[in-house]
Amino acid sequence: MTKGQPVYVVDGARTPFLKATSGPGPFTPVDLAVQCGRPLLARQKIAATDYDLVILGCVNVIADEMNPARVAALRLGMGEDTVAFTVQINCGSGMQSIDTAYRYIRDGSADLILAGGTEALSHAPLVLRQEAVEWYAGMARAKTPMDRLSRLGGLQADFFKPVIGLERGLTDPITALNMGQTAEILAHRFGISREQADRYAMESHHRLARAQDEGWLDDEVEPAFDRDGKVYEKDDGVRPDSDMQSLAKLSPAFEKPHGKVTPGNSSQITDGASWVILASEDAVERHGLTPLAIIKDSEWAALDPSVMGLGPVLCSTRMMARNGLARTSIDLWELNEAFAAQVLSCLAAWENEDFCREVLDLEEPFGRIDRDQLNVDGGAVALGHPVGTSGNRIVLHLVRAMKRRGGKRGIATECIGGGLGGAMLLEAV
Ligand SMILES: CC(=O)SCCNC(=O)CCNC(=O)[C@H](O)C(C)(C)COP(=O)(O)OP(=O)(O)OC[C@H]1O[C@@H](n2cnc3c(N)ncnc32)[C@H](O)[C@@H]1OP(=O)(O)O
Repeated sequence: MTKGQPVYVVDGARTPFLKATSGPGPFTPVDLAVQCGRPLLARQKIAATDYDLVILGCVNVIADEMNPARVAALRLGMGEDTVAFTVQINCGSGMQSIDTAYRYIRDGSADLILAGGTEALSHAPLVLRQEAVEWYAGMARAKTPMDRLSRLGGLQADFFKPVIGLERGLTDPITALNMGQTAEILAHRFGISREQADRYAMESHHRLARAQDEGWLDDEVEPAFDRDGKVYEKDDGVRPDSDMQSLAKLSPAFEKPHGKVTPGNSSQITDGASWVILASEDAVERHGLTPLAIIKDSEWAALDPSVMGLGPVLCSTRMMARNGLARTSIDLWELNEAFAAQVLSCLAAWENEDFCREVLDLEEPFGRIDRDQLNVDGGAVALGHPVGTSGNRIVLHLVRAMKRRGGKRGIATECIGGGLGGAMLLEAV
């Protein structure tokens, strides 16, 4: 292991993203990670036990799978002596795993790392009111039947009514705004109309449908098989026939009656996992690997949680300045679609003279990002947003899209609940 080596993305795979409906889906977070990890590892020249480290992002860890990275690594046959740890930075978790791996390799502490993200939002925990938790704990502590009987009197009917933890998880703990409300704030601030948000959403569906039809996701998506042998092959949230008329009929989801953010122009709540394999120059030579891209840099930014959706603007601009790159030097962008209005607000912020001067410290507006270079094969509005996974998926997809389209340089970037943003700069090799 040598310090300062280039860090390559050599391969990657993900599961189809599956809409989280009313009950737990067929796969837990670790199941998902194993479903796409197994075929990915099987197609490598490297033995599963040759990896130095496994890092996995996951927001909603379930009780039976504490440290899902380690559970997944063992289930993937990566050997008992392979260190594996889980990272959590909300929607940035899947990118955080890549960033941590990148730094390990660059610092000469590892040569070969499996870095992923996984999320089963359909398995999000059920949460009880604090009084209910105390009552159940008291009952569990009761030593005698009399003690138990006396505590029974404190039972209230709504103790049996849990809240789905996801609702809490998608609400900012400092501002008490849910993620959709933060998108509404941005839509208001940057004057994003309902029609613009819906049009963006419709395009996201059409782009994903085209990518599926053309087979552009075939290298990226591995089918998943549940215990009954049912096969899941495609992202199932896509609506190829999405149109402006049906989108316009949907009611606002977060700010009634005048809000712009609806179920149609929000990211969908889904389950899914994604991995990428990162290798040092030495590992590439030793194992005869073919790199897809090189990671050039990464950046994180922090901002007011109530406008967290602007995170990509802050971190990407700073990262580009550090690398002496103008907007025109970037061929492709993957900007995670938390909400259509949030993506459009980022684009508007980059074009806004005051915002660029006051917030980004730029003398001139950053300028317009061409829609033909942004989320070219759709995004989370159409395929869903398993929060701990998406940051990984956008890096994986960016690398594949650059390969297909011949772009040299790309940025994957995302907003992160709690007031953060993450970005990664990649170059095709
Ligand atoms: C940092 C970050 O990344 S923050 C982002 C984190 N993620 C989030 O916050 C998740 C955001 N999304 C959500 O919370 C949810 O998707 C919601 C609340 C917006 C919508 O949830 P649901 O109501 O369960 O959505 P659902 O998929 O059932 O759609 C509701 C209706 O809209 C319809 N619909 C959805 N999309 C479309 C579309 N493109 N075209 C036409 N109709 C549509 C559905 O058919 C459904 O209709 P029905 O009620 O007649 O069956």
